[in-house]
Amino acid sequence: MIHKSPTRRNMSRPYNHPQSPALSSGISLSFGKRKNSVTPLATPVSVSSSQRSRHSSPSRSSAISSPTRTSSGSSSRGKSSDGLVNLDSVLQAGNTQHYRGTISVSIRIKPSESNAKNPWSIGDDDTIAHNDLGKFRFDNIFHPSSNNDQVYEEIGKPLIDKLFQGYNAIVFAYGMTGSGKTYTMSGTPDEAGLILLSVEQIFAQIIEASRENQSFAVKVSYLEIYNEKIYDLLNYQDFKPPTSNYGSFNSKVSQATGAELQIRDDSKHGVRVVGLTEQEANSTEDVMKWISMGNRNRRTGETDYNTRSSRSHAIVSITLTCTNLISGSESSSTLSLCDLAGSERAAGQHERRKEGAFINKSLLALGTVISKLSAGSTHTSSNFGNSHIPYRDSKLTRILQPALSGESIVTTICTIDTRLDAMSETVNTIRFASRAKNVSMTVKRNETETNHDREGLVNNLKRQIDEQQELIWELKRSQSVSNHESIKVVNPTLQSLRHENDALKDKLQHCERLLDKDDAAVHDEQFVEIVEMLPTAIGAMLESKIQGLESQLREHSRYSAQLEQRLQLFEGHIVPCEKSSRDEDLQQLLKEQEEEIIELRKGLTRKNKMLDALQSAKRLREGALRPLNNRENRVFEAVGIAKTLEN
Ligand SMILES: Nc1ncnc2c1ncn2[C@@H]1O[C@H](COP(=O)(O)OP(=O)(O)OP(=O)(O)O)[C@@H](O)[C@H]1O
Repeated sequence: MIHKSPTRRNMSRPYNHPQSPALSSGISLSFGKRKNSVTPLATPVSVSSSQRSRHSSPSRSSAISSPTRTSSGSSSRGKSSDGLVNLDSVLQAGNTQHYRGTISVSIRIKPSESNAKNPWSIGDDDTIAHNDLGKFRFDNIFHPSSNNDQVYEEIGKPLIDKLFQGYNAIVFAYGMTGSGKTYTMSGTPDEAGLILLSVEQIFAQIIEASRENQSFAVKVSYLEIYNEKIYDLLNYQDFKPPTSNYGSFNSKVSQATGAELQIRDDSKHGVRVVGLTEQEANSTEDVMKWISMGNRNRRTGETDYNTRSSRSHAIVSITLTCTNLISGSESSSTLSLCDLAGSERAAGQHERRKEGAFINKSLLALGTVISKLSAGSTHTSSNFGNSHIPYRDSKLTRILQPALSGESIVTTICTIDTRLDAMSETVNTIRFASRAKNVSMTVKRNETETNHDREGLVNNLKRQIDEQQELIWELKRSQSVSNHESIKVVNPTLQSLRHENDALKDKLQHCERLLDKDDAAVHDEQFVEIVEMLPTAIGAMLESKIQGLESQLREHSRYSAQLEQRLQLFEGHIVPCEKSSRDEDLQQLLKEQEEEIIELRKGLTRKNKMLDALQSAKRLREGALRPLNNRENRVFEAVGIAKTLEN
């Protein structure tokens, strides 16, 4: 959010260029835009009082939306019989969400020391005429003595108003090398340019609007197109934050490499440069520090016409986001300020020649796009509007595509140098300007995002999160099931080991139970009878033995039943891929079962022996009914039998 800070209007000091006192532009007519009285010219022509007063007032508001301007100049717009190229400069901004009009085009003439007569003349009504080419009318013609403040008042300030209404706006400076584009956009240490004046105005209006329950955020980005590559001027590897204030205008040629950026075109966001750094700024000073840093990274070099020529197209973008503190609604709009590289004839130096080729190619592409748009705007045939606009021919036209397609209010300032040796370039610039003036546009205001929209958005996002969580849960579940399945199917060894382990556990329990004393009562009646007849110690011993044997028998049969049951289960559930390992398991189980059966058989044999012994004991009982000494002998016999059994 913005801190309210005082603006720096005092930065825009009047610039006293060396030519001013005895200015001689070589242009042979009156000047439409001037701050002071008319400068004597080679062929002086008087300036109408209305013209003079209009242009001498720096506080005059927007020429674009002013109704007085509409009435003063728009009634006869159209191609006139006197050969005047008729350019409709009236942009209608009603209460609707659309802004309709043509590209706003201004011409700025660079001061010249030359006294040589040239074919250009400036007339009333914002016209410039050429001896052979005729007259051209634009939105503004800035006299060589005009300063940046005047240029800003005419073309910059109205755009700031539109920016605050939610419209995007773009200003680009176009013209041959050395004609004054950077001078106009960036100014000099002594005279603020359009960029600084616009930023100051933005922060001044923020302070005004902040009293109306609105809060603002400002972000700045800065890119250059050099040799058909896009670089982020605020993201350089040898990044050094600027130390001085605004003054570091093109202070040195940077050798560093900035982050190269790409253009993307998608249905949601349209054409945009991806990955461009956006820096937050809370004051004019903040913005200008970032721009100053970008300027240090921007590529400059010497050309025949300019000792410090910009070798790249540079675009500063200032994005303003306004939040209504009561309704919570939010809207964003962007002001882009472009200083294009200058067109030029072939330079001597190889590097300059190469850069010049790229610059000229991209400017040619821009000219073609403007020409096609202009033809599309003036042509009556409805099919013409569908003609192909070659935005893809250069990075510059690609970047300007959204603006030229109706996303921004477009303003261009074409700088010209009326020197005779710059004649062909100046003619080209005027041609470009007059085509641009023909391009009509319908610009849509950026939509405000309301609280209602935001609530809807939040709800939507919540719903999406819920759905995604559900999906994650489902995926986790199916993953765990498939893991389980894969363990079962893919790893039969593990499965068979588990079964083996279970079997061993059972076996262990079985052995433990066998070790435990089984107190179950003996139910064999004969045996009970015998035991009752025997002396207590011998009877108890025999009884215990029999109990042990019976318990063993029960355990064995239970175990064998368990094994049989498991065998049946295995047979029912074995999957083909497990079969081989199961076979091994079964073999093992069968082996164990056989061993158990052998053990059981042994137990049975022992039981039979026991029964035999008991039979003998029965016989002893009968003997016991005989005389005592015989009876004692029989008891000893029975003890002997029991001992045998025990062994
Ligand atoms: N309106 C003007 N008043 C005074 N001096 C000017 C004006 N326009 C340009 N100049 C001077 O002319 C020289 C070249 O201007 P500038 O660098 O702005 O040209 P340019 O169009 O940006 O050139 P390039 O395309 O090569 O970068 C500078 O020294 C600048 O101060």
